[in-house]
Amino acid sequence: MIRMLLRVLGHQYAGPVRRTVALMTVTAVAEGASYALLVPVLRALFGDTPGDARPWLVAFGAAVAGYAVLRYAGDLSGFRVGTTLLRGMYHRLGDHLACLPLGWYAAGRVGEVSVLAGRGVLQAMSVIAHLLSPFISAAVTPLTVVAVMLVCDWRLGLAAAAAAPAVAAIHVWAGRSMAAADAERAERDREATARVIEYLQAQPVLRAGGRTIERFRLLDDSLRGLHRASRRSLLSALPGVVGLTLMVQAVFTALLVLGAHLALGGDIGAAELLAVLVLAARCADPLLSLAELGGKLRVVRTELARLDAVLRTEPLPEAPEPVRPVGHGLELESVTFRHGDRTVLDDVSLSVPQGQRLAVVGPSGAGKSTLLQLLARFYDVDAGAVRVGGVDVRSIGTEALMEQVAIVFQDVYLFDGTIEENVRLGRPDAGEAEVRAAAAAARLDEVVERLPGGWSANVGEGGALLSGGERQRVSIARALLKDAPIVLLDEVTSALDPVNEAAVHEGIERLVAGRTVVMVAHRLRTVQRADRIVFLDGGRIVEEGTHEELLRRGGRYADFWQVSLTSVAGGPDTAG
Ligand SMILES: Nc1ncnc2c1ncn2[C@@H]1O[C@H](COP(=O)(O)OP(=O)(O)OP(=O)(O)O)[C@@H](O)[C@H]1O
Repeated sequence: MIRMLLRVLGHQYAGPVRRTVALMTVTAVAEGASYALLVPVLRALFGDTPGDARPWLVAFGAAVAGYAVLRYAGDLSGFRVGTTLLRGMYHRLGDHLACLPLGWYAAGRVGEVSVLAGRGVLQAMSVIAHLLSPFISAAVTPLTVVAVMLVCDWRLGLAAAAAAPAVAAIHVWAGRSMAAADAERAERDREATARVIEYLQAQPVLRAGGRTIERFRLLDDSLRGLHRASRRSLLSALPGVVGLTLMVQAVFTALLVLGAHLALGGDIGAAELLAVLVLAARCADPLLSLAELGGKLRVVRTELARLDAVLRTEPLPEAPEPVRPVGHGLELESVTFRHGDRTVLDDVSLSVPQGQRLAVVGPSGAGKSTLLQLLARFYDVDAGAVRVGGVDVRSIGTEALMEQVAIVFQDVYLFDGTIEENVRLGRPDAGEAEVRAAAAAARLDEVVERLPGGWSANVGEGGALLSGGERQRVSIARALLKDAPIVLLDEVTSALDPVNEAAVHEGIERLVAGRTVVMVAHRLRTVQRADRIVFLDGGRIVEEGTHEELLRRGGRYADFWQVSLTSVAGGPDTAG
């Protein structure tokens, strides 16, 4: 457990953690050892001169006070180390997440990572702050007490020591028998959390479907699953708890019987017997708490294992000696890419000379967005190569590659800040005039005028105060501000109102002018203005050429064009 904790935390924290564990262990030993003073106290009290107990009582009081100081120092250290580690852990997780390939952030990750970053990290850190001290105390104090018993009377001590392996065996057995139920509960818990997030995000869809009062069946099912798994987990804990209780009682009874037998035979005095029984009773509570603490530690272990799994996810390998591309042409050579066992792109080759525009069209699921993602190295290809300026993207440093590329996605995420702050993300060191100029070029100034508070107005979480087309304009402004030589553009599929349509189109024209462009195109006029068009289907290029060539060929692209024309009111003039 400690080893996994240190792996998750990073080894720079090994020193403070080990020191805290050592202090807690010394405290637990001191607690057990302080009980040793009960023996002379009881001996004196049962002897001829009970007054002799006074100095021992003073010593016992001093030992308890010493233990209290150590306990305070140990708990404080645990708490301090826990909170320091909490901060460090957030940084470590944050730094690591920032290095993971963008392709890692697929659906479902948001829920998983937010649960991990919130509850997971807190629980992992609670090991040091809250669980370690009682656990060490529960395990070490009884062992120290057994050592004291051995000194007091070796036969009784030996009997108590013989029980230690049995208690440990029950503890291990209980842990193993609960592991499956605990893992199942943790999995159901994770599923239910994801369903709650999904339920909240799906509110518009559910309301539109008229399901305002009715509950969401998928969420209900997963909550029922969680309830059942929690019950099973609780039930699976019972044999361990009962077993440990029975074992502790059996050991106490055996000590009582053996002690009574020895006392009746005159081998030990009443004071020794009483002392041993008091010591045995003091062991019972910590031993019984082991079952509960074990359960808590198992829950934490599950969270630690998940954190460990995320932290072990490898970022895409960085070239030891990164090469800077000189040109900005793009090339895919025999690229094959799979999601799991599904081939998304199959032996795709294409090239976009510097300064030219390539439009990628094709049916939904053809692999168009994936092609853009591979150009920006969200993932590494399974076979073939992606080249920027003639250099394999795997040989270009991530930062250098990202400097070359501006991306405009379909789904634009806006932070709950001003439009200016959101545009500035394109180039954080840009001056105010540059930000304003990029915003104006993307016709964002019209949007700003509408917002109460203008440039200093917040756009709401995720850009809730803006329409889809307006958010797209922010994304175009970011890309304009970045002023990268390569533009990857995933055009919005949804229909925009005429004002936004014109503004987005104008912004895109400014953005792509003079740059190397690959765009997933859905609008006729965007496609028409491309230098070259590839038609993707089922992850393969089925047609390739200029607009005129492809129309003349009368194949898939010509069909696509025809369907697009009939769906656009007013025909090609509207599109052009
Ligand atoms: N993260 C992922 N994990 C598994 N499969 C994925 C993932 N992303 C995409 N896919 C699959 O890869 C295939 C290609 O997806 P892609 O988004 O590239 O298609 P597309 O042509 O852009 O579609 P659309 O026009 O509908 O956006 C799809 O079948 C999709 O289900």
